[in-house]
Amino acid sequence: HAWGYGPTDGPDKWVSNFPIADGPRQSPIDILPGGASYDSGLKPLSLKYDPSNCLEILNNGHSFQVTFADDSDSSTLKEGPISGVYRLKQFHFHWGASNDKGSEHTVAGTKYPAELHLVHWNTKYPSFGEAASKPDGLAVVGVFLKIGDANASLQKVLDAFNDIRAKGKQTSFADFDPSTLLPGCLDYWTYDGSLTTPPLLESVTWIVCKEPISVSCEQMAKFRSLLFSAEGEPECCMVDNYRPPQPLKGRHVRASFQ
Ligand SMILES: NS(=O)(=O)c1nc2c(F)c(F)c(F)c(F)c2s1
Ligand SMILES: [Zn+2]
Repeated sequence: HAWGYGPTDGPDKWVSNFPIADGPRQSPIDILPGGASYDSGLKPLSLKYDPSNCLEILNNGHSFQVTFADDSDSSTLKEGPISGVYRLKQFHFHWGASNDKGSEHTVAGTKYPAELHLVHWNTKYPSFGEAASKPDGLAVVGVFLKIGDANASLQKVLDAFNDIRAKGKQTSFADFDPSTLLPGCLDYWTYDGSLTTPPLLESVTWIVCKEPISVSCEQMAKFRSLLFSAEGEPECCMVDNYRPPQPLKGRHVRASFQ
């Protein structure tokens, strides 16, 4: 099931191999702040990450991801809208060919140049793979990136790009604390959704931070230097690897803030 983001294999074509693409709880969505209801029962997010769990960085042909050891509860997400303990598995990004697009979620139609996803799985299940098929299996924290000052923490990730330029390349990446990529304020919107790439499984509690983090123009150019293509294939720049917003289909978005 080869899928991508191009005219012949992109988001509009995914439904033919992944019919859930037209399902009732697909992601991303356009978040309308006026349409979200403040829920005083929502707790603050409790994110605790151990940098020593950081293993490697890889170009998977759709994005790049930083993978974490998830064999213990040392890098976890708790509280917020979820119950129980969710372990960090990986983080990755989505971005555009230009600064006017790139995020998957949008806010009242506003697109950000990129979006960070921190992917966690519910430890009531034995593994990520098991959790990914359960309605409460995954929790993904989304953080918008907006053009501004260079982001020193992000730069550490970008400095590893020379080793992972092509699809399938990976390299060791150690001692990185993903909490340094979080905004100062952890106010969030939350709703029930899905993976935003095939297999599009409807197993994600989405937690989208209201406050963006900064990224410089030069850093965005570095994102765009990665390739969708493997070594030896015609070079294809990794850009516009985002799925557009999907129908809300009656879902409610809750806000942790007033
Ligand atoms: N963009 S996303 O919704 O955060 C997201 N999608 C996927 C996905 F499709 C996978 F197959 C997978 F193994 C993941 F870990 C994620 S994480
Ligand atoms: Zn993602």
